[in-house]
Amino acid sequence: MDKHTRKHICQWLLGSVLGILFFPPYVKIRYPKMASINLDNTLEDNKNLSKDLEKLRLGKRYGRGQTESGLTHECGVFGCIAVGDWPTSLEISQIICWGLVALQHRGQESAGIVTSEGKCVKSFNVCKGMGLINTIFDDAAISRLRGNLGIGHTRYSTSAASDEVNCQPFVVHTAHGALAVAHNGELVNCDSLRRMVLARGVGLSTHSDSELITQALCLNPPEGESNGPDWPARIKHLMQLAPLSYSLVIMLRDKIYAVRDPYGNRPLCLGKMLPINEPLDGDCDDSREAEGWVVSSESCGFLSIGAQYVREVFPGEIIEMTKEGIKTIEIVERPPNKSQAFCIFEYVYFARSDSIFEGQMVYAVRLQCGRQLAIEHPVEADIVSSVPESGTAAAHGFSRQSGISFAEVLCKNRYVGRSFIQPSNRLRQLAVAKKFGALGENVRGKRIILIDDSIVRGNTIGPIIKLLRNAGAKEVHIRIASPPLLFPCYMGINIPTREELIANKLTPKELAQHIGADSLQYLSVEGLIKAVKWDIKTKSPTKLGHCTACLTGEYPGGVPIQLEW
Ligand SMILES: O=P(O)(O)OC[C@H]1O[C@H](OP(=O)(O)OP(=O)(O)O)[C@H](O)[C@@H]1O
Ligand SMILES: NC(=O)CC[C@H](N)C(=O)O
Ligand code: SF4
Ligand SMILES: [Mg+2]
Repeated sequence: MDKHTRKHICQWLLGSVLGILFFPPYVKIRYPKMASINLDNTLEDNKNLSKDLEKLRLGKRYGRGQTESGLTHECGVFGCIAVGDWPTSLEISQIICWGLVALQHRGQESAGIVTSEGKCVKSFNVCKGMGLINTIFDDAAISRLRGNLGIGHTRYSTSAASDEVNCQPFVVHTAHGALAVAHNGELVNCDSLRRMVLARGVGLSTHSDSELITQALCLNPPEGESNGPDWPARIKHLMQLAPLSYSLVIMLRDKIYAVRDPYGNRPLCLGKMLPINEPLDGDCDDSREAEGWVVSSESCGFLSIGAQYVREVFPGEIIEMTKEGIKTIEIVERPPNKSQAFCIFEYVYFARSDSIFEGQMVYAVRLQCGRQLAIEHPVEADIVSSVPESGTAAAHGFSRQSGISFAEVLCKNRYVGRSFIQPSNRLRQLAVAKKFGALGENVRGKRIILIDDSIVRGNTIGPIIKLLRNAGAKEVHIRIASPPLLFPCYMGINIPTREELIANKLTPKELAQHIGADSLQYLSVEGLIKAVKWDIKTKSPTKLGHCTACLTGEYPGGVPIQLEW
């Protein structure tokens, strides 16, 4: 164990003991410590620290779900408020429900909607359950969810089990009325914040970091409150206690706060509800009166609910949404010398390709990743093809850049879900294989370049190559439109264990052999960043910053000491 690790672990143990003994409720809460990886550390130092933490098994991520393939766990949040004299004709619960359907790819374990009529501080209308949006919210549920404002959530669990008690939004009753919170992300300092909140005499009913956020919002801000609750001050206090990662929608009786962590790690954007029949394209025009406002993890559902895309919520921004409209309350700064850290994997895999981040459509970035991949790793072949769904845009990019025509070679069975557990490796591989069928005529006798967006455990690509070979493929060259995944994510994505990540075990050449490919190459980290920045129009490139921790081991806020991998 190196000296940094020893020092941080001693600090942590000492802190815990002192915290328990000497943390009475009136003590001012200090900014939490993370095992601030020394900024001068080399990648090798970071890797070693990660291994040491793994051996120590500090903390625990309760009940994280297991999956067959790919990356999971991100969640979607959504909020909507009607503008003008309440009640208006805006169908709040239906809009939230459709908004959540558009975010279904971000979470498929459970979902919930909470609405408020704006009159009563005591009661919200709540409907939550396990499963997909359409099975939870039938017509009866939607009509019970009366309201002029509301928030919703669709969940992939990270910090607590996939269970009904952990469904979001969380609702608590405070001295100042009801409060509902929906959260996308994962608190990197969850355990220390949990200890602080418990030491203030608050009881928690789950292990969820989102419940913790909800309860932390109930704490009085350090400067006190003279004239009723100061919610912006409470939110700011929370943001100082917890640096990342979260995009939040927070609902009170008659307002919603939209909040993005100061690193901008998880996405969040604003939309304006316009009268039916008004055109929704083009730049947002201030002169057009809003019927309401929406806030969402992604913009992909806006057109289908009659909302015009306005802009992203800025990193650190607190936006207040009321019946009068929306306004920025504050932009909370990051610690000095820390850059913005928007999750680069939102571009690679998580987001729906028609969503807009940083002024550009995700599809366009994926296309560019494919172009860059063709520049970095060209190969002679008859056709370029893709592993559907997420690999397809990059395959078109590769095809355009290389001049080799695109042809589909695989059919994906849409009724086979993304994640389920099989007891043996053989069954696991068969389960993945049964997701796909080969389009024999396009495959027979062909030299194929097959593009996928990512390789995680390697469970998808191997069976697909076997399928293509059985259908008569002459050569199969694999090109991956992202770099190898090597490190864990502590910010809301469930990255498998080190041993499960295939890139930690095999070099590209060994992996090609292992899966039966003629060659295999990944996009470089520089290439991915170049593709992401290629067409960013809205901001100066100097202000941009992306988290690449799972690819590089460089964590935006330092490696959190409490987590295991
Ligand atoms: O190496 P593995 O662990 O097998 O995972 C990698 C695969 O998982 C994802 O696809 P998924 O089927 O989850 O979703 P998609 O339809 O969006 O591509 C990803 O796009 C890769 O195809
Ligand atoms: N994936 C997410 O964003 C999950 C949010 C939260 N950490 C939970 O487990 O419910
Ligand atoms: S570690 Fe990877 S998955 Fe996690 S936030 Fe960073 S880029 Fe995204
Ligand atoms: Mg895929």
